[in-house]
Amino acid sequence: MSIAAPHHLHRDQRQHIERLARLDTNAQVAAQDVNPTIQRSWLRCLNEYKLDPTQPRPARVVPHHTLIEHRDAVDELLNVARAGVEQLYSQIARLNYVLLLADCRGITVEFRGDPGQDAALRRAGLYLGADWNERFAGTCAVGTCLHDGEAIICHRQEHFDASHIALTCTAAPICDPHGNMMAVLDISALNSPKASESQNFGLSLVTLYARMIEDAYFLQRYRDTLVIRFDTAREFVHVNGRGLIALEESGRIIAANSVGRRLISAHQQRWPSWSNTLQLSLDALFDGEIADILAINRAHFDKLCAFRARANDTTYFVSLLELKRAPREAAKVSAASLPAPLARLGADDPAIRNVQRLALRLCDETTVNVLISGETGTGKEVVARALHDSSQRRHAPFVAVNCAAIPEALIESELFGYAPGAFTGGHPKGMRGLIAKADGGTLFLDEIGDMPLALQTRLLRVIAEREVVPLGAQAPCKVDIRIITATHRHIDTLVAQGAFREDLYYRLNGAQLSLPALRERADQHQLIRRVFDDLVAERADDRPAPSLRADAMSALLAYSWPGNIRELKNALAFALMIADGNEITVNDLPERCLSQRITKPRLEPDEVSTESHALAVLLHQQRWNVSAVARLLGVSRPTIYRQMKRQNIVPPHRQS
Ligand SMILES: Nc1ncnc2c1ncn2[C@@H]1O[C@H](COP(=O)(O)OP(=O)(O)OP(=O)(O)O)[C@@H](O)[C@H]1O
Repeated sequence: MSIAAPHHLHRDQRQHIERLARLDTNAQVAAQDVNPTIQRSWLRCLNEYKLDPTQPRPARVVPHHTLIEHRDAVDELLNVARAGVEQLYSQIARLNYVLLLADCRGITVEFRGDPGQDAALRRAGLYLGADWNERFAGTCAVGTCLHDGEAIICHRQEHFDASHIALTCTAAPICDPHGNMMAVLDISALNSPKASESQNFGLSLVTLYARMIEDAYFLQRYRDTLVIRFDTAREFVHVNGRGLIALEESGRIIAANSVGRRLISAHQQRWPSWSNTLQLSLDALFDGEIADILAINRAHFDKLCAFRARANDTTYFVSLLELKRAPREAAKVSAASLPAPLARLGADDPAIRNVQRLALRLCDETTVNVLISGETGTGKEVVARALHDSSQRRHAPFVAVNCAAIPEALIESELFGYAPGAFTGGHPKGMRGLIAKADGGTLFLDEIGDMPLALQTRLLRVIAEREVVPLGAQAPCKVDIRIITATHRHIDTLVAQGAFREDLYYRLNGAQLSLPALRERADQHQLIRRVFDDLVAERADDRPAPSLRADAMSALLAYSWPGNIRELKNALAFALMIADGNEITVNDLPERCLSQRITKPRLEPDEVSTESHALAVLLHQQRWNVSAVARLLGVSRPTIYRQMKRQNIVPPHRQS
């Protein structure tokens, strides 16, 4: 090939092209200093794919609808891989690496990277939808790993295309339980140290996470099947046993993870007679009776038993993961012991379980005032109502008052009522206040942090004396109320600032129920389904019930829900409204639920802890569009303006 590197290219790029051109004419010379895997890929690029090294190609990002098709095809894997993707990215983000998960055709179907570098990453092809197939992009970690099925580092000039030679990329394959390549996990950096050894740790890390994702997928696939887990180290089997084999109760092997498959293949090589049959049984693989393996959990105190593998005469320690049916039954029993309104609060989340347990104890303890805390939209009012509905007061009124929504001038008369002629303009017969209306039942005071100081004193009296004095009245009237309050603010901070009475705080906070944010809930999946089913059931027509397609569920699970369950409900109602088929797909979801899938800015825990920061971040994300933030949080615009003022948040265009 003639050497014709374009002059506008950088010197490094021209040298790279000249080197590849020499390889074409004299492969043996170049082979001495190039990793053979990389060199074979270079030759494929030149001879098989007919890529022209003198014409570097910019990264290709597929259109949105094509990306959706690719994501759809690997939806089950994406759901399982999410935790691994987040964990791995949290380890590499500080080192300026990005993470890509590409499907078996080389299209990037999941991505995590620094939003601050969005433009540069997109240019380099480190982006959602980028095509890293070797046939298009030339030698690269994703494409070459896909071709060879082996983990690989592709460091700087090892890339074929001169546009990628500043990158360093490290990738490992993820296979399905039958050994077919499903995806490739990759970490890449725009700029890296020159020495390729710097990437060796990365290779171990990516390989480890690829295996964990592969195993999580395996266990998800075979959750209703018997599975054995085994390792040569006894101590590690329960924690991180490397081999997994799914089997029928007869002992016939159904599938295995990569370690299991290697053992099976070694077995078949050593005992070729077994190669002729696909019906390999576990008692052929290990020197033991199938009944002994199925009895491991009952017969051994540490639920482990040693067996010798016939493939290599090595001793493996084996544990048995039994069918998931039993724990599901157990979960039903514990949920069944809760009153229905409390059981409906959630499925299997530790924080929600605590709330349910405490609420059960408190529902008839009316002398203990309950304070419910949690971000906006997490269901504080729903919990208050569930407490009421589970108590003996359930047939009496539940009166909910949002202290932030009632103008300060009206809140006193609304709460306490007034006597006839108490003030001009008032109703001539006077008015019963909300406190009196809750008599016999529950008074729920939402946003208690917004209660004016003067009224806090009067409320304290209601709590202490259990009586209320309407405005302008001479005598108090007795009330029998259960008081539940809620806040999304840190009341102890308000107390420290003198904006909330300390004695009232202690009175109200007899017991605290803290609700988790939706993004933190372990039962997100079930909750999304429940909210969806409830919305469908509420529809007043007899259209057939639509289904929530897996790609939509995957997007909903990936979103961070700043407005929590309220925002989820709005998003699903929106999707139900605009979907024209009988399925809700990712395309029917509001745009904002998808935006974070490209690059997901994660707030550090200490940032989240200050609510002013959370609001400022949200405003910033929505380009200071107050209406958008109000919609997102499900509150009115004036509420947002009030919060901004209170938290001293000034939009950039108003800053001098
Ligand atoms: N466990 C749940 N299951 C189904 N829907 C729920 C659940 N919890 C809350 N919701 C729904 O989410 C929305 C917000 O709930 P709620 O008003 O109780 O939240 P909140 O924390 O009191 O909000 P705010 O702080 O803004 O007052 C409501 O539409 C409610 O029906």
